Amino acid sequence: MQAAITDSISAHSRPNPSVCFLRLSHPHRVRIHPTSHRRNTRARAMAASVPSPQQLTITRPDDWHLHLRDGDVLAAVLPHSARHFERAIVMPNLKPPVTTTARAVEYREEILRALPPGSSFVPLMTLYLTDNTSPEEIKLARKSGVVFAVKLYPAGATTNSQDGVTDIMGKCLPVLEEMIRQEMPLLVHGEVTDPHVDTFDREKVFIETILAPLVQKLPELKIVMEHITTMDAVNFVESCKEGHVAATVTPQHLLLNRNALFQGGLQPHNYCLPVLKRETHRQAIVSAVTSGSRQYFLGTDSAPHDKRMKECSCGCAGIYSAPVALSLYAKAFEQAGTLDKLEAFTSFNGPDFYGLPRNTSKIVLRRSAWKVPTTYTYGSGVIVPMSTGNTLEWLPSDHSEE
Ligand SMILES: NC(=O)N[C@@H](CC(=O)O)C(=O)O
Repeated sequence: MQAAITDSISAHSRPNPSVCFLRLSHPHRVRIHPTSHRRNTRARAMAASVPSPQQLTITRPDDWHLHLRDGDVLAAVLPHSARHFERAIVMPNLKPPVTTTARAVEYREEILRALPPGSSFVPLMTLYLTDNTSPEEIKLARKSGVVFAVKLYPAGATTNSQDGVTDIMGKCLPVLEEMIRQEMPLLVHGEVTDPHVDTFDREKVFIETILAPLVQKLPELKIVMEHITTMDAVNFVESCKEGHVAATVTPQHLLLNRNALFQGGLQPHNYCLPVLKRETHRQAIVSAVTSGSRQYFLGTDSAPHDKRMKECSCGCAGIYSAPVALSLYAKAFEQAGTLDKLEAFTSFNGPDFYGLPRNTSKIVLRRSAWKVPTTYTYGSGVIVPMSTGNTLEWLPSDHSEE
């Protein structure tokens, strides 16, 4: 079966943007149109007729949306990401937020110092957009060579977003125009903050009232809609030009629907923002991501919070997925019968969108049951991971293979 997987990998290198081919170990070729929602049916049927692989060898993945925090939490969580991922887009929502290139450079140094010896992990830094960010700061960011994107948090939308943007069109236009000139992508937390808008509709309303007008006004701006959760986001991304608008997808939004928040009682460790949505939305995201479309790539949104901050009367939003993410993505693609599409999602579409080289080393995932620890300890507390205490099927190796 290894041959089949290797075969499908070679079929993925530099895919044609409009049409992709699924190549299995036998000589069939299936033509799949990325935008069709019926696109996976035949591919799934064919994949189902092929015995399940025991091992997958894929190009080492990157994580295009990661919260590493700082201090002793950083020291505890960084090895989990560095073990499986070569690079990561590091979110800037620290306290205080990373709003300047100078601070991003310092934060990067802090991350590099916290890496396990011998690790080749590369943090790709981001700036936190505020109403006061200047076009000059964007030039500095590009010049630094270590800042790769700017993050839009609508003020009040999520963890440490209080310094975020209050009016993107009114306050940030000159900055966005400079970002186009510097080819610096805008990473978007796509939720409105109006308390009158139902929590489950905040992504949809954001698309209608903010994102669509923004894309209309600045079609050349590269945008990543982060951690998409709805069919509306899928439809929006697919209505946009490939190479200009893309989306990251988390393991939780591929595997869980909103029932997971209430299963047998309130489940704070399944609470993140944007919040999990109903099953039809989950299915739309799975279908989009496993279609072979190049507009979607891996972004865990792994967001560690101390257990005490999750299990309390006003619990924090964020799911800690770094140690389990790769196993969970493999599970989602296997459930969809599209394991052959996993590598493009984990390892090709992200760097292609950012204009960065694809990684050259490989990682092996073995079909070998492993039990997720219930907690991870750090200096002053513990962090509960996604799938805490569960047994997962795909075990990624801790080292790369050349
Ligand atoms: N996803 C989350 O629920 N939380 C993130 C912030 C974010 O990306 O929204 C965090 O920093 O904790």
